[in-house]
Amino acid sequence: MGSVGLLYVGAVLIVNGLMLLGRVDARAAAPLNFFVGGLQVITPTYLIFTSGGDANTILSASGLYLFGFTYLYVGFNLLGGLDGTGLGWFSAFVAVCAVVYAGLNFGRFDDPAFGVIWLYWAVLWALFFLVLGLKREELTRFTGAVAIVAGVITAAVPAFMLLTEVWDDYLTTSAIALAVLCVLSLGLYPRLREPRATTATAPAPELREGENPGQAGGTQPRTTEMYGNVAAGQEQAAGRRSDAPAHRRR
Ligand SMILES: NC(N)=O
Repeated sequence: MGSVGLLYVGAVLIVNGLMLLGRVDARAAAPLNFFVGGLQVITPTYLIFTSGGDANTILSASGLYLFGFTYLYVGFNLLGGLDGTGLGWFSAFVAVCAVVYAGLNFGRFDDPAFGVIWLYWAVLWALFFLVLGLKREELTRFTGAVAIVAGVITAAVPAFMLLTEVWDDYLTTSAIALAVLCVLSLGLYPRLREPRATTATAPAPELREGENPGQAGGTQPRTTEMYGNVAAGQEQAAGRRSDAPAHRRR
């Protein structure tokens, strides 16, 4: 049952990654976050209630709430115009827990491939913490790319392998292939990193009151808009006033 949810985790990570890259409108991504967030809360609840008290089943299912709550949190932030700081710090909690689950997969569950997957999720959620919790917006586009890679190689592909029952045949091969691909993906960092904002530089257009970032030119990190805040609302209001279609305003 968790494999079904994992497939749709692939979808939401890809869409959220595209949102971080400025390719998907922030509010348009909210519904999928609610769908998958809801699924990732209902699924572990069902698994735990039907586990018969089996400790490993409960332990495995417990980790799914980390992500269910993340996606619901994203959805509420996007639609409610909330500041992303709370989600950022929750992501730090998720990242630390993900390291623990990685260790459990390498050891207790004897599944090194999922150990690698959990480590990559720890990296991704640590990036969410940096971007949202610490406002390191220069990492936004890199985080988006890592989310897309995660959606494909740590969610959609493993989900299909689990659903077709071939996962257990390739545990070691998958672990090595995943580790190589995950490390290679981190090589996108120099290409996608934005110049870091300092106190000596002006804040990003999204952070300037009443300014439409479309007027500033260039590609800007979409963080504050993506996870909802007052500036995002201002940007969207400004965007609605523009005659240009949404995709042209980016
Ligand atoms: N399982 C995840 N990363 O949603």
